[in-house]
Amino acid sequence: MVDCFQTLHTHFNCLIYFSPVVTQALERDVNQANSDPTVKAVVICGANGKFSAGADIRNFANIGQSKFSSLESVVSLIEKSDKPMVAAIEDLAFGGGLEIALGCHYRIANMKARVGLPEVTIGLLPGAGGTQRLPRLIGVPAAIDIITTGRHVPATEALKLGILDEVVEENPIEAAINLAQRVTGQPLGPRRLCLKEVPKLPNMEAFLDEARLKVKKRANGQLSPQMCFEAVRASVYLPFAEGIQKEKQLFMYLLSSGQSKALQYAFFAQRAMEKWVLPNGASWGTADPQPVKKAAVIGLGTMGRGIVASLLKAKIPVVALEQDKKQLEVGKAAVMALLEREALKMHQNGQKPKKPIVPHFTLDFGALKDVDLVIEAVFEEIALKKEIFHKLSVICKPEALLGTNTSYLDIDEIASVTDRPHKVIGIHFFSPAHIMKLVEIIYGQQTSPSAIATAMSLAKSMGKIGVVVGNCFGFVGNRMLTHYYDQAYFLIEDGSTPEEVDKVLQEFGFKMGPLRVGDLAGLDVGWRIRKGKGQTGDALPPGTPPRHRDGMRYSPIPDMLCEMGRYGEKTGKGWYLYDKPGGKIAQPDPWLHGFLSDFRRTHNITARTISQDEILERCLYSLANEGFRILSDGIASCPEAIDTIYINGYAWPRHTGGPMFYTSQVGLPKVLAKLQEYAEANPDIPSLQPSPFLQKLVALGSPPLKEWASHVRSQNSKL
Ligand SMILES: CCCCCCCCCCCCC[C@H](O)CC(=O)SCCNC(=O)CCNC(=O)[C@H](O)C(C)(C)COP(=O)(O)OP(=O)(O)OC[C@H]1O[C@@H](n2cnc3c(N)ncnc32)[C@H](O)[C@@H]1OP(=O)(O)O
Repeated sequence: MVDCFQTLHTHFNCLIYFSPVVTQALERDVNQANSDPTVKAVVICGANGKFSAGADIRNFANIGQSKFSSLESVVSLIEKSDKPMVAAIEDLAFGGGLEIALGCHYRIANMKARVGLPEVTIGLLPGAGGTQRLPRLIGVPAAIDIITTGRHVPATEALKLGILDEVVEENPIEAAINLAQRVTGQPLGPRRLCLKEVPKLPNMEAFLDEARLKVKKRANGQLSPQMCFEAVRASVYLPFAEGIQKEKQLFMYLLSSGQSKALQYAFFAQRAMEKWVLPNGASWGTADPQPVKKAAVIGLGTMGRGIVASLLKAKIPVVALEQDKKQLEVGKAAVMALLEREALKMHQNGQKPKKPIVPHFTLDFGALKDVDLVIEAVFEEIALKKEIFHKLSVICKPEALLGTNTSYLDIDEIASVTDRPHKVIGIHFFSPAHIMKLVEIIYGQQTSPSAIATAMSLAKSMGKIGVVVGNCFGFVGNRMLTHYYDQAYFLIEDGSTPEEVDKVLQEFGFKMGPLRVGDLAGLDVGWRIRKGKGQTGDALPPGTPPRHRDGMRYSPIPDMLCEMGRYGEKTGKGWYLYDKPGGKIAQPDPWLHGFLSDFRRTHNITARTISQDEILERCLYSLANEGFRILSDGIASCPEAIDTIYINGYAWPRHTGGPMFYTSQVGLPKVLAKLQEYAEANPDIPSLQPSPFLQKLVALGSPPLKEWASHVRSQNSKL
């Protein structure tokens, strides 16, 4: 008979991470329970309905002085206990939280719980024994998958894998107490993971060699997945205690790397976006979102389709409107195919696909009269957008929010044709809209705080990251991107090949370089924008010099490629040659190399050998330089906003923290000096001139990034 059970609550507040205080409290309580003869078994649970999100990431900066090193010893203390220790996992057990649970002899969770070791995503590895215990519990292949990806494992899958012993519908604490009663008196040796052998594979060596290659390829220059792999591999070849030492050593190596600092910065930067503040003081804290119970999407092109799918994912019924029957049929078929693909993906991931809400497809603007929100996603033509917004202000109910998915047009100009400019807002999705996490939320001069709060809350309900930004041509992301692309084009004019430029940026960590991305997105997209700006096409005044616009250097090469029908992947030719139109296999194109030689000859450009450093610096520093201008103009409220946009919307390698963080790590004086050097060598490229705000920061002694925003405020203060 069991006389007494003790339930240990880890002393968590709301979201529940191990600080040194929590770790010490747990150690003290476990010791007490061990020495109290009236305690027969122990249930460890979290407070406030959550188990634990792991170690407090904020403490990693001072790990030298902290007690993190003792977390593994607490896990070990729990594991060695002679009394059954049961983890009752409510909702989530991540990182150090799951490692504590792995030290327990039994683990029970509720149905909606998720478990995982996400340390890899913040540039670390599980440092409290997770890399040694998990493979012993579930085998090497599954452990490598979970630890090197950091993915969240749903309770049902965790049960199948053997991470959990039981999954219950409701309260796991009660179930844990029942289980503790059942198992008291049974031998605990077989339940101690430190004593278990790692399950053997017939071809372990070959499996590990192949897995290492796969992890390295997927890591794209990020260290933590590779170190996670090495730690798990150590569990195969080393006794447990030595494996733990190896884990610590690899953990400390990662902790001291710039990458883990960058990834932790990116983690907090992203979360800070929810707490938006406008220059006029309006903020998330005081603005109330309106409910969005029904929405409409106008235009079912590539973007519109993805937006419909995103709204449906948030369980918002959608009216999907097109301008003519043919477009509607094409759009409808594409949306339905997209929804089917998404359902299939969920099925393949072991998730139960929910019954999809089917959009209401229509040609009738009248169907928009009762929606709470419209997102217009038609062509980037200001006249067309204004016509639509004028119509919307007549048809939609007065409280409806009118959003535009424009990627660079003026929100105020669009708002000016409506009866409710305070309800007009930019909601800029990134392609493919149902996959990409970023949404730029653009406020115009009259956009109300409540409209911003509504758009932000909508972004969150679609599982996206909203970043509030000001209104200017291209907003934050595309305004900066123009400079990155300009440099790539100029470097190609001056002697680089597209392959060389792409290789340098890929080695930096982008999955694809700018030219390959251009081919993927379609070179005609930028062509249309440049035509709209009068930089090329019929509106270009006769006699305009081919390589200059308004006295500034301009590369006509991308326009020339489009004029020849080379739009990129979709036409089978662009900067690269593809296996077929729509094909994905890119080859260097001898024709293009010949074309570039002819171009240089025609324009008297002597091709030079351009170093990898110059390619990298000109592309990245010019992009960040525009970021400093954007900060100084108040278009982005802080560097964290720019970095969040770049990481989540432009596939900037997360492990470098984003363009502004990266610049801060390179050192502002170096970036300034390099920009000055390149600006002097290229007087007709004014965007290489260092921004006054960058110069100011350097003059101030290069303060840390988190202080930059305050220097903008002091600069712009009228007091
Ligand atoms: C000196 C020599 C010694 C040598 C020996 C060295 C050995 C070292 C031993 C080290 C031991 C390491 C132990 C362990 O392995 C390491 C870890 O556990 S690292 C942490 C791992 N956990 C995570 O990465 C989880 C991160 N969090 C999330 O993924 C999400 O927050 C969530 C848990 C899925 C919840 O998501 P949401 O509900 O969407 O909520 P938010 O994300 O918005 O978060 C709300 C709020 O909480 C803050 N927060 C979340 N998790 C943490 C955390 N782990 N630490 C600190 N803060 C966290 C988040 O920032 C939000 O804050 P707010 O914005 O509201 O201020």
